[in-house]
Amino acid sequence: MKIIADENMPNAKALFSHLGTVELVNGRTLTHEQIKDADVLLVRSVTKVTRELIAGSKVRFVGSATIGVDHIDMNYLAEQNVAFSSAPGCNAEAVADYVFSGLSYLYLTKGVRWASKKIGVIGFGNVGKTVYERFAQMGCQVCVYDPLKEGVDNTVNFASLDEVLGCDVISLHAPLTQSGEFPTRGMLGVEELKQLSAGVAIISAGRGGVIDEKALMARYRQLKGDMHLVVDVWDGEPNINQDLVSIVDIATPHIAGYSKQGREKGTWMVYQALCRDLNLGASALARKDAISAGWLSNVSVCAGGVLEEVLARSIHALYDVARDDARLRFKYRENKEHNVFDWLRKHYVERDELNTCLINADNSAMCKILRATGFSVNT
Ligand SMILES: NC(=O)c1ccc[n+]([C@@H]2O[C@H](COP(=O)([O-])OP(=O)(O)OC[C@H]3O[C@@H](n4cnc5c(N)ncnc54)[C@H](O)[C@@H]3O)[C@@H](O)[C@H]2O)c1
Ligand SMILES: O=C(O)[C@H](O)[C@H](O)COP(=O)(O)O
Repeated sequence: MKIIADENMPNAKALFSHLGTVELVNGRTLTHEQIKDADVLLVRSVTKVTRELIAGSKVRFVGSATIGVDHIDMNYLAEQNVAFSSAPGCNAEAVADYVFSGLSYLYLTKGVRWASKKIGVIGFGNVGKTVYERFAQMGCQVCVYDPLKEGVDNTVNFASLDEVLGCDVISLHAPLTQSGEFPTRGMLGVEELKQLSAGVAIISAGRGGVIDEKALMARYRQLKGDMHLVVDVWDGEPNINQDLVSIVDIATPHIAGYSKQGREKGTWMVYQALCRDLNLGASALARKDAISAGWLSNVSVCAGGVLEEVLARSIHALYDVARDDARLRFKYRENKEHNVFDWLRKHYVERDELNTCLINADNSAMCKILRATGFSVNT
């Protein structure tokens, strides 16, 4: 069996080699010619899996080691009886870590107090739910807009889009969709962005294209820059709008989900799915070997003082989003010709998820908050 896999899938050779020959490729530039005699195609979000790519090939299974599936023509695969699996939830914890690292950055650099403010989440899937629950368990006032999930759980504070847009912090986790009852492409356009209040903090880590970037920049100018922006996803990646980069507080190259464990879980989930599809027991690495432990463990925190500061110090010990922003700005200044965006993603400096770090805190209230934030906490 021939397996073509994106070179940015960690552990691909280690996991899949016992099933066939594994060839690693650049997913962004993949062509029909390269995959036509493959049986299995393993991709990430940069490969558009379309009729043009697949038609006339031997491919019978496509796996995407990602949460998002907007790069896959699902209807075509179903029509052709090509099996498909993605990796739902694989990097939900990583994205939630990114959100809290971004907020911590805004507190440390601009004094943005978020914990006692109104927080709105858009999208209540694996990521949005994780983010929502972290805020809720911290005791924050949080609501969520998800028209497709409303009513699924009456303990959740579902709200209208207008209500969420009036919040002080807005965290965006909707997928990119073009059709259906609630398509998301451009869902935050001129009219919606008018509802943003001065001083709002927006974290955009779903998909580029959900916010209309032109409208966002116009609203930023109207509010005279009194807006805090943490942006991980961009319309037209890998060619991102440098004017937008220049006004945002944090600009990162679509790496919110790039924890070491999140990326490893993505490969692992697709591997499991392929083994199921082939009616084979998984026989390569065990899960504990395929997904890394963290680097920091058993850390003691003597916490007191402003909540945002305690959290910022704890979170940034594992992941400070400013390092990814600094790297992006530096690389774009240094090198304008190459595909800087993909280079940064390919050479990402790995980070561990907060849950890999076991914390000992000196009081039970702090234990509760740190657990809510995503850390493992000794009780
Ligand atoms: N930046 C990153 O690195 C990164 C990492 C992981 C996921 N993502 C993106 O985040 C998205 C969400 O991830 P997930 O795991 O929660 O996906 P999911 O499929 O579990 O959930 C998506 C949720 O969005 C809701 N939704 C759909 N249309 C909506 C609309 N118009 N308004 C509000 N909500 C709507 C759905 O009902 C669903 O509950 C993914 O589709 C992916 O594109 C980005
Ligand atoms: O959808 C996802 O899971 C994320 O956006 C994912 O982290 C994107 O990473 P890529 O597949 O582009 O490497």
